[in-house]
Order: sequence, then structure tokens, then C-alpha cells
Amino acid sequence: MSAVLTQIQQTNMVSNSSDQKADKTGPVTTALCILFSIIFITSLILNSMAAWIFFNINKNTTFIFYLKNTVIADLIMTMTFPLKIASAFSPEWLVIKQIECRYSAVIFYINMYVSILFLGLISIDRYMKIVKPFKTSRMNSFHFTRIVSAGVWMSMGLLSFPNMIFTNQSPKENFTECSQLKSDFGKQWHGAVSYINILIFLLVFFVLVGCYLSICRYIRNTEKQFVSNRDMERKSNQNICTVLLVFFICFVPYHMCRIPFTLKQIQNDFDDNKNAILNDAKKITLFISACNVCLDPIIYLLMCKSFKTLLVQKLNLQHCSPFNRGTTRPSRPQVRRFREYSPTGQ
Ligand SMILES: Nc1ncnc2c1ncn2[C@@H]1O[C@H](COP(=O)(O)OP(=O)(O)O)[C@@H](O)[C@H]1O
Repeated sequence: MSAVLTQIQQTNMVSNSSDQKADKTGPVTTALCILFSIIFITSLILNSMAAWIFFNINKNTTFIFYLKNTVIADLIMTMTFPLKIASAFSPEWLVIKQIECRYSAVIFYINMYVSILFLGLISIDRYMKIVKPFKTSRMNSFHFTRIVSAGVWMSMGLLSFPNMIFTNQSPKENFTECSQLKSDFGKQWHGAVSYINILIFLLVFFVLVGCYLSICRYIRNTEKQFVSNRDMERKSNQNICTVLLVFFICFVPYHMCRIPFTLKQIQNDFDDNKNAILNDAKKITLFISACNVCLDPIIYLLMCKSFKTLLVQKLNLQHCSPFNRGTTRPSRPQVRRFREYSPTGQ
């Protein structure tokens, strides 16, 4: 009799767990797993190539140094995708979800914000080189660039490290959210880090818009003063807009969703319907943010001349590259200076 009861209990547990699986791996999760697999492979190819090119570039400018850091952050972030996919697709493997919550997701977020900060630094670097090329500032020195870069990695790492330490509660059989593995202090810390990171995002967003508006204005004035090269102006403006567009599309939706989502995690008093909507919205917008790893290589191609040249060389595309076609070179010294520091000129 007891053997039969045990058997029934086991069958119930299996069917509960498969019900749970069916529930958790709903259409949104399944679609996101497939999409994450696609960007994992794409990003691995694009960023490995980008890393290979960057580490073969002999030129060492502050701009290239920041781009190298972005590639590294993108590659590390890409490495966290498989665990994200596995934990979403196999909710019955609690240990995978636990590792995802405690380590992998935290590494994902660290690298996302490192990327965001480097995009901000890249835009400040462009602003200094284009708009104030003769101003010798400490910000232009390579030494300063290294210190700032180390600061970015360390501050993001130290800020987020407690999110690993305080994700230390034993998982319940039916746990679905990482916040359920956190102590009370862990939840508070997680909330603080989320909001600090939202502020960092806003700061970078305004820096980016400010820098690029100034650059656009400067380019327009310079063009009017020195040359009537409409093509060059249009190209520079296009490149600048691409960075802004990539930043806006990738990161704005996620940050709009993150504020109520974090509130839900900390307060835990939202109704089921709101919970479900917020969960799906956060998953989808987080995926859009993750797509940044595939879009950054486009920025390197558009903004970094040395990258473009070496890529064409390595792929042996000199004869068929559209990049080699008709760029007129103005001869005046002022224009040469403009070209040297233009968004496509490094
Ligand atoms: N901005 C952030 N910086 C560092 N770690 C974060 C950040 N946001 C969330 N985390 C951590 O990543 C893990 C997953 O968080 P989150 O995505 O909010 O939860 P869930 O996977 O349950 O939706 C948690 O351990 C959390 O503390």
C-alpha cells in the first residue's frame, strides 16, 4: 500500500513539474530562447572577429582602447547567453537557475553597464577630438584612459559583487524568480544596484545626446566655413546618428521597464496579472538590450577607420570593398585637421 502511495506521489511530482515546465516555457520564453541562440552565435562570430582585428591594430589611440574594452565586455556578456537559455528552457533543473541567478545573470548585467559606460566614454573622446582638437587635456592622455577604464570595470564589479554573495537562500521547489533566492539585505542591495544603474544609464544617455549634438553643430559649421563637401557631412552625421540610434533602441525600452520591475521584486505585492505582464516585458526588453552585442561591431565598422581598413585587408576585400569607393580628400590644412579627427578618422 505504501509503495503504491509513493508511486502516486512520484507521478504527481513529475506531472506537476511538467505542468510547471509547460507554464514557464510559454511562447514568449520559447521564442526568446531561440532568439538568444541566434544572437549568441552571431555575436560570437562578429565579436571574435572584432577582437581579432582590434588586437592586430598597431595604432594605439584612446578611442581604439575604449573600443577594445567594449569588445571584451560584449564577448564576456555573450558567454552568459547559453546559461540564460538553459535555465529558461529547463526550469526543472533548479541548480542551473541557481547558478544563473547567482553568477551568470550578474556577470551579464556587469558587462551590459560596462558597455553602456564605454559608449559614453567613446562619445566624450569623439567630442574632445573633433570639437576641441587643440585643447591638451588630461582626458586625452593614454594614461588617463587606462585609469578611467580600470575604474569602470572595478566600480561595476564591486557594485554588483554583493548580488552574487547575497543570492544565498536555498531554492524552494517552485522558485521562478532570482529574488526568491535573496536574503532581505540581498533584495535591498539588488534594488539599490538596479536604481544606481538606471541613473548611470540616464547620465550616459544625456552625455551621448549632448556630445553628438555639439559634434553635429561643429561639423555643420566647419563644412560651411571650409568646404562644400556635402557627402562628407552627410556621412559623419549618419555615423553619429547610428550610435545614438543603437543606444536608444537597445537600452531605452529595458530601462523603462526596469523601474516597475525592480519595484515588484522588492515589494512583492503586485497582482498576478501585473506580475505576468511585467515578467514578459522585462524578458523581451532585456533581449533587445542583449542585441547590443551584435550591433556594436557595426559601430566599429562605421566609426573606426583603422578597424575598417584592417578588416578589409584581412578579408582580402580590397578590390570589391564599397569602402574604397570615391572619398574626396580636401586639401586645406583646416580640412585635413577636420578629417583626422572626424568620426570616421581613427
Ligand atoms: N543592474 C544589475 N547589476 C548587477 N546585477 C544585477 C542587476 N540587475 C539584476 N542583477 C542580478 O542579476 C540576477 C537576476 O536578476 P533579475 O534579472 O532582476 O531577476 P529575474 O531573473 O528573477 O528576473 C540577480 O541576482 C540580480 O541581483
